[in-house]
Amino acid sequence: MKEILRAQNLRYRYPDGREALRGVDLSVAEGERLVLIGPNGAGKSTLLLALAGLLEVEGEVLYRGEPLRGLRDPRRLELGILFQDPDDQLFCLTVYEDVAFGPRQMGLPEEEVRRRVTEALARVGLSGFEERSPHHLSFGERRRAALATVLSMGPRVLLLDEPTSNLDPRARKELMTLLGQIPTTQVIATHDLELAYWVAHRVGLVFRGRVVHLGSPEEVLFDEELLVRNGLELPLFVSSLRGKDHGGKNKDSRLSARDFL
Ligand SMILES: Nc1ncnc2c1ncn2[C@@H]1O[C@H](COP(=O)(O)OP(=O)(O)OP(=O)(O)O)[C@@H](O)[C@H]1O
Repeated sequence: MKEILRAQNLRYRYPDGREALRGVDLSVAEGERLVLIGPNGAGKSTLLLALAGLLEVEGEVLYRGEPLRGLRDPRRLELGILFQDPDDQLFCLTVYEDVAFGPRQMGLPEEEVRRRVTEALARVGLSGFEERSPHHLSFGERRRAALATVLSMGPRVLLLDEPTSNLDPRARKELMTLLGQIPTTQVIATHDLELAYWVAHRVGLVFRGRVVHLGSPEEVLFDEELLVRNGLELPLFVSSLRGKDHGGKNKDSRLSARDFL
């Protein structure tokens, strides 16, 4: 598959001296959903920020074969990032204004802005919410509105930080389905291992500032020794499947996991 994004030996230290990325190499194929998992503090969020071109990192982020040239690189607009906290992305008086903000910044004509807002809101299931105040929405609705603000920019890569956190079971499931339906390349950082199992084409294990393992969802999520060695545990749904004697790394067990969700 064609590569769209590549990290080469990325290193990043926060201003207080804490080293968050310690030599990350990663290649993302066009159209794939790559899910990054790892314990608290492993560097997942920092890596997403770096891939979005929002940090002055050592090493290089290549987007479509060319290095991203810092915050002023206009191609950064093709990399849409969903922050963990939707309130970081919603600051206008209405949902419409928030979702229209990016396309307007891009200088698009108002007719095209309207088309994009309508399409993005429909995509996240918020048609009819145009005139609502973002601050009067439920958390789940705010998360989806924040996603619409990213989608309306028409990104070629979506970088999603903990998209299912703080959602109730139904909203979480709906969001998983939604992400599975969006054909855009996605890099998702999460603690939600069921999300990883459900949507990922590949799972990357992040530990102590590095991507230490990449593999298929089954290969990573069913390997207790690998997970424990890198600060995680076997997901409960996998233990549960094993308990029911579904065991292995075959298509049937994947179907069973889907039923379990
Ligand atoms: N703004 C910051 N200033 C200083 N250190 C930071 C900052 N943000 C993160 N860090 C540190 O960088 C390291 C990586 O943090 P990061 O948030 O990227 O990890 P993470 O894998 O996303 O963690 P979590 O799963 O808890 O969100 C941690 O040691 C963290 O304490």
